[in-house]
Amino acid sequence: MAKRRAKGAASGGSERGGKRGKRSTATTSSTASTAPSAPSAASAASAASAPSAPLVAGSDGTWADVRVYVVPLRIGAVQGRVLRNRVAALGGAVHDFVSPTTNVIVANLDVSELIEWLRQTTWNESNTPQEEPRFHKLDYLVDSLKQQSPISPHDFRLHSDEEYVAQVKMAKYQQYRREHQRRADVSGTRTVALSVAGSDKMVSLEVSDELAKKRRKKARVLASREFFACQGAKATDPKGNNMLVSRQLNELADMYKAEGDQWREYTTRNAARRIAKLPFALKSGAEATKLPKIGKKLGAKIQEILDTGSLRKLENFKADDKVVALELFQSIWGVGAATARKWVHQRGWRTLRDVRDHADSLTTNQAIGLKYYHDIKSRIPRSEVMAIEARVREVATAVVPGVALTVCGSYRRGRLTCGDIDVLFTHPDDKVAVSAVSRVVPALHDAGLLTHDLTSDNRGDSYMGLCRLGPDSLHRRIDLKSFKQSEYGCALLYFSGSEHFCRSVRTWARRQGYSLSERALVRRFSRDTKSDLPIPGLFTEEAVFQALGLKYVPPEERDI
Ligand SMILES: Nc1ccn([C@H]2C[C@H](O)[C@@H](COP(=O)(O)OP(=O)(O)OP(=O)(O)O)O2)c(=O)n1
Ligand SMILES: [Mn+2]
Repeated sequence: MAKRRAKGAASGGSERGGKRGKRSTATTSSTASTAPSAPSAASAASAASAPSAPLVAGSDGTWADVRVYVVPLRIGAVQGRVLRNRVAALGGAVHDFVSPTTNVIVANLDVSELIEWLRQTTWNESNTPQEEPRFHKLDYLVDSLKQQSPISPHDFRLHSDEEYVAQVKMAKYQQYRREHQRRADVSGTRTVALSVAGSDKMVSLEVSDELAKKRRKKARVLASREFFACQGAKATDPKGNNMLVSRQLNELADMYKAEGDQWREYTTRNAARRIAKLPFALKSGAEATKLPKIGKKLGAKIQEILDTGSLRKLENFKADDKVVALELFQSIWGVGAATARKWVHQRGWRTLRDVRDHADSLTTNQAIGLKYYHDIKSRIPRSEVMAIEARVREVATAVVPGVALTVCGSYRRGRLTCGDIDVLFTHPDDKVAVSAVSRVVPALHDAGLLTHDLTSDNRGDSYMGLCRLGPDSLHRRIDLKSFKQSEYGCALLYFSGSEHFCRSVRTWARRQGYSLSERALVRRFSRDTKSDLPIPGLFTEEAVFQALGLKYVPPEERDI
């Protein structure tokens, strides 16, 4: 781990060397304080003369080259203000939004959320920053301010560089698209094919008649990056090389996931997906770099797979008992990447036995996750979910008359087995609706259905726990959530998944000028609306689809 990070830092530094000059002339964005002049050259020089110092904004120990944006999510307004003021007071620049010159983005999110958020709010194909920004955990700023100078950010990085650079190679892609795209003339097209990063599946959404008419009028070209990617969905791969490359990259992504390296996981999976879909057999790694978001380093890996049929990096990972243990530990409920890393790297644990031997150091939830490890990992037969649903319905309607509940997730999509049970509650009276879960939970305990709580606060509108049909049944994971009726349509859509389907719908929504969340569909600020406008009355999924100009897709058809 340590070694890998150090290496990444070094190569990142040299790669970016050439771009520094350009960046230093472009510090024109809104700042709360004026940064001293020529900071970039100074820091680059100091980093060059002291190789041990990472070539990173502010790493020369001053704030002069720090242009920071604090992502305002999951961080209190007061804390955010204090942090920004302190940075400004120390001579750093504070940006009000992510500008192309922002070089430190601090967030209290995980990297996939952060990227998703930036995509939704800030980035598009034309304004994606030319230079890779640094994503840092909030603690980076907090600790730096404590010490008064920017500290080495490596332990706080939220992602690594490699693929980000590839992301801005859109120009290349445009050319590629011109060469290969089948004409997607929209005048006749009613289906939008959407595919999102991280998966090799495609979602087709049918535009409603009404919208289709409008679109024809506008004769807008639908073809998009995603659309194109999907057009090649029928991969013709006579040599089978594309699938080989794709499979290996997917496995590599699994390893990155185990390590908690979400950025590499995301970009590697993206490459795997794109390659699986290519309508022609890939001949070289260089050719692959013409695809969006595939950079040189991934290109080299692809070349290696094409040359040798395997990937040393992946083999090394697989042979590494640390990585295997990281993967294993994260499959325990309640154990995340950070805990798994601590157990593996600091405590030297490798097996479930090791964890069991130190059970006293586990959190309550982890202890439950470990004790019922095999129960929780077993898939639940559909018939058992049905039986549990019936019990929950019986108890819930008794304690909260008039309550409506829907079991969502894979069950609603018609799967034969499910990983867990996701139940959503609502009620025509908002007050009753939001309190439904907290009233139902004790009753379900009394009924003997709930056995363990995994949420400490039972008064909330959301509950996680274990349940069991009877003494001979396995313990099952169950989630209960309350929503107001006005949120129910969006909530049903969100929690019925599949995750991939929902991401595609959200992508569609965004393009139509909406933002869709688990609670609301909001018409985003525009010259017409003047402010964000939540769409009212979306009690059902049908209403949400309709508002989005889409034909309804039944849950069974969302299992993609
Ligand atoms: N990061 C996430 C997690 C969940 N969901 C949504 C889509 C899922 O379908 C639904 C339920 O999440 P589960 O993890 O329970 O997934 P499923 O029910 O689809 O599958 P499983 O059978 O594994 O429970 O919530 C999502 O959009 N994004
Ligand atoms: Mn589920």
